[in-house]
Amino acid sequence: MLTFEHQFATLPEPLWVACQPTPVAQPSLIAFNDALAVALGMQTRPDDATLAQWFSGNQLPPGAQPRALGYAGHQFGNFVPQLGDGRALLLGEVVDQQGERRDVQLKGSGRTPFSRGGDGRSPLGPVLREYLVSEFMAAVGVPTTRALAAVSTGERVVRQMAEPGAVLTRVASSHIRVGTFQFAAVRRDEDALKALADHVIARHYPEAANADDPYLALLEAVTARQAALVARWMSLGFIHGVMNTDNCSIAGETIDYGPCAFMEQFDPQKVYSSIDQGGRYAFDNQPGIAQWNLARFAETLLPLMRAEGDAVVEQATEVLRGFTARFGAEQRRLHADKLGLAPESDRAVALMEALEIQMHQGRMDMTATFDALTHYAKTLGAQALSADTSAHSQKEALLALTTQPAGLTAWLADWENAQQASQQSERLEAMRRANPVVIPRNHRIQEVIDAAVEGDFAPFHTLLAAVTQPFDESAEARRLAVPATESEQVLRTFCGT
Ligand SMILES: Nc1ncnc2c1ncn2[C@@H]1O[C@H](COP(=O)(O)OP(=O)(O)OP(=O)(O)O)[C@@H](O)[C@H]1O
Ligand SMILES: [Mg+2]
Repeated sequence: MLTFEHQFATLPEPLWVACQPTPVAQPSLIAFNDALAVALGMQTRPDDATLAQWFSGNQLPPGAQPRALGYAGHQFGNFVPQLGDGRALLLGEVVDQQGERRDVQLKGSGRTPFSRGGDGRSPLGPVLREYLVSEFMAAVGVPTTRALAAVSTGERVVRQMAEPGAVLTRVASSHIRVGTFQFAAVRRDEDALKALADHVIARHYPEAANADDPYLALLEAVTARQAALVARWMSLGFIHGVMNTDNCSIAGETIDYGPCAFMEQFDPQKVYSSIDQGGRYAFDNQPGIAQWNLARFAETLLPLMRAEGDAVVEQATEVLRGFTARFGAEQRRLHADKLGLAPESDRAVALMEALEIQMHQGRMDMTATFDALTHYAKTLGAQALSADTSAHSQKEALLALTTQPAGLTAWLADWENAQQASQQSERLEAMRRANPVVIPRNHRIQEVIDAAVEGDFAPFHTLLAAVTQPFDESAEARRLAVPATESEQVLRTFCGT
């Protein structure tokens, strides 16, 4: 059983509205995350039928009090004063076994007062995508919301065409977004704003309470988490696709996996989302967009901050400028790990820049490149001890990934030089952990969705097992690790809203 609490409900009401889920015709459990349930304190697992009732919203788990949360947001740069949970309901919070308060939320559970023109539902495809990608992120250690359950509804939802519907149960440190602050700020509701900020400080950033100006400290803390988060995304080739301020988590988790995708062939300007026509959320734009979102967050906090007039703007601007340095430091560390270099190595930045050029010009698959480089680094280590011929074949495997082997060969010589200085088993271990074998590739996700729409969930479970053991070297992992061929490539993603 989950023990629900409702701290968010102590906040003033414009920030939430009580609302019941709309029952669905025929709930059926697709997946349940047992390990996460245990971490949330669920000692015994109810049967599948009960779980399907609970996590479709047909019959809520005991103690749940469903609420839709209000939020506003800049969508592709345009401010919308009222968005809110139009298809999601917070069931309550659960204090997990680590003592962390976690939100449990249904997504796709029917209309709410924030639904505007929408049906409150979610197609099956986006539910499976979010389940797979968020659980992969958790497995590689990227801060993220989690997937607790997926339930099919037995109903159809109409998007481009009629598709099966589903409900995702999502677990988050909280669902508070930059847009939640904007929602209070645009109403000029300073009581709600202050209550929200104090709630966030107590819940996510307790150390900020002791600062001279807790709200400036809050801005600094959220800036640090976002910088670290986006650096992690970039290190994996992750493109969020819809970095609106309403999809920017105050707790610094990845939230809203709508049109997200992992880049295959490295290209800094890569865009997958069908709705991102101007490329606002292209791969390389992500740090700048995160900083822009934080500026919108800072604006909402100005009335709460201690200083006034120009002084407060200057202080906040200074904190926002700090994003660049924080992001850079995080990225340097991640790049050193990805390249198998010591964290303090001064060569990581230049080597990574040069490798990115190689990957781009040589049309190299990013994940496969770092996986092959990790193997090569391991055999080089072994070669130092014995006459190892496999280093040669690992190098060949790497060179097979590029259309420009001469350029990559030259780069490898530089890298080997830098690498030799820091050959240690823990370096190789960190390199492995920074470079997953398997990622949820677009074409694999699409394959899973296509099968699931036909009622076959076996490919979903196979892919889920692989992406949640992303450093595994099994034959199945190797099969799912292979980049898409030209004809398999999925170059457009849809958010299914
Ligand atoms: N089918 C729908 N019915 C009603 N509202 C919807 C629907 N799809 C999206 N919305 C609303 O549109 C806004 C933007 O949607 P967006 O795709 O960013 O969020 P989401 O995927 O629904 O949820 P989240 O950000 O919580 O993951 C949100 O306010 C969302 O609730
Ligand atoms: Mg969203």
